[in-house]
Amino acid sequence: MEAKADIGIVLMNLGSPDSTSVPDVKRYLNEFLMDGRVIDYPYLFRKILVGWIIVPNRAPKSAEAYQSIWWPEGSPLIELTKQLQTALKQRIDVPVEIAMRYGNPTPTAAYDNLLKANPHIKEVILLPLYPHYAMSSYETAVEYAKYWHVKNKYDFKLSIIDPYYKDPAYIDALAESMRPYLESDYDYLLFSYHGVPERHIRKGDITKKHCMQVQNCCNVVSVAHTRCYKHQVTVTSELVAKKLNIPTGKWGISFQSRLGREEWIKPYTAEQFERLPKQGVKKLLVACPAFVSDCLETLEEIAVEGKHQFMESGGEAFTMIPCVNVHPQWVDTVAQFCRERM
Ligand SMILES: C=CC1=C(C)c2cc3[nH]c(cc4nc(cc5[nH]c(cc1n2)c(C)c5CCC(=O)O)C(CCC(=O)O)=C4C)c(C)c3C=C
Ligand SMILES: [Fe+2]
Ligand SMILES: [Fe+2]
Repeated sequence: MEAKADIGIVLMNLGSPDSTSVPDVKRYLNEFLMDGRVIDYPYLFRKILVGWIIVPNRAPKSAEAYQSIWWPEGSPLIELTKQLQTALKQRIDVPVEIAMRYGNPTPTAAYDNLLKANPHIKEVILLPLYPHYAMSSYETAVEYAKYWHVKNKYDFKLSIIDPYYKDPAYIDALAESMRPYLESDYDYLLFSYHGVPERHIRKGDITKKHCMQVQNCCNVVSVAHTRCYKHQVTVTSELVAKKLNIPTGKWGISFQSRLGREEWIKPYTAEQFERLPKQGVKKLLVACPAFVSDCLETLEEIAVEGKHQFMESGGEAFTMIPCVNVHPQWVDTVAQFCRERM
C-alpha cells in the first residue's frame, strides 16, 4: 500500500439504466443515443430519430434483455465496476470513486465523494474503463468528465489515463484472464469487439487521408492510429494471440452490436456465428475486450443470443470468456496505471 494524501481516483465506465423498467430504460437510451458522439447526426434530426423512432421501438426489447441479465444487486456493469473499486482500494491507499458516462453515479457525485473523503485533494486521476479510443466510448467519457470538472469549478487538477490497448501490463492481464479457457479443446478464438459506424472511423482520422482510404489501413503505419478504434482493437488482438501462442488462422476479429442501417466496421459478429460452423469451427471461444466489465453486450448478446445462433448454425460448443472484470492481475494493472501518475 502507498499513501499520497492529495490524490483521488475515478474509474469511469459507460453506465446502465437505474432499473429494468421500460421508463428507466427509455431515459437511459435517450441520454445515450442523444449523445452527439454516439449518434452524430444534426441535433434536430437526431432528436426525431432517437425520440420518435429508436427509443420507443427499442426500449421494451432492451428492458427485457436487461431483465434477463440483471443481478439481485443491480446492473452487472455497475456492480462489477464497484467490485473493481473495492479491489483497487485494497491495493492503493487513496480514495477511489466510480462514475458513469450515462446515468448514475455521475462524475459530479464521484468528484464530490472524493472531496468528502479528502477535502485537500489536489489531483484526480481518471481511468476510462475502455482500452481503445473511439469517439463513442473513450472520447465521450473523457469529455463528459472534463465538462463537469470545469463546470463545477473544482480546484483539483484532472489527469486522464490514455487508451491502454497495447500497454504490456494490460495485455498480460487480459491474456492471463483468458488463459484458463484456452486449456479446453477449441477450434477457434473469436475476439468480438463492440462495433462503430465506418463513418466514425473516417471522421476520427486526424490525417483525413488514411483510415479506410489506404489499402489495409490498420496495418500501415500512420499517426491516424492514435484515434483509430479498428487499428487499436487489431493490435490488442494480435498482442494477446502472440502472448498466448495462438497460431495464425486459429483466431479472428469481428464487431458486434450494430444499430441502424449504416455500414459498420466488419466483419459482423452475428455473421461469423453463422459462417464459422460451415467452415469447420465446431468449438468456439469468444472474448470481448472492448469491455472491461461484463455487461448486456457480453452476457446477453454474446453468451445467450450469440450462442444460440452459433449452435443453430451447426456449432457444438460455445464458451464466452468473461471480461477482465476483477481479475487480480487486472486490478494490479489498474493500481500500476494509477501509481505511475502519482
Ligand atoms: C450508435 C449506437 C452505438 C454506438 C456507436 C456504440 C458504441 C460503443 N458502445 C460501447 C459499449 C457499450 N455499449 C452498450 C450498450 C449499448 N450500446 C448502444 C449503442 C451504441 N454503442 C445501445 C443502444 C446500447 C444499450 C443497450 C441496447 O439497447 O442494446 C454497453 C452495455 C451497457 C450495459 O448497461 O450493460 C456497453 C458496455 C463501446 C465500447 C462502443 C464503442 C467502441
Ligand atoms: Fe454500445
Ligand atoms: Fe485504421
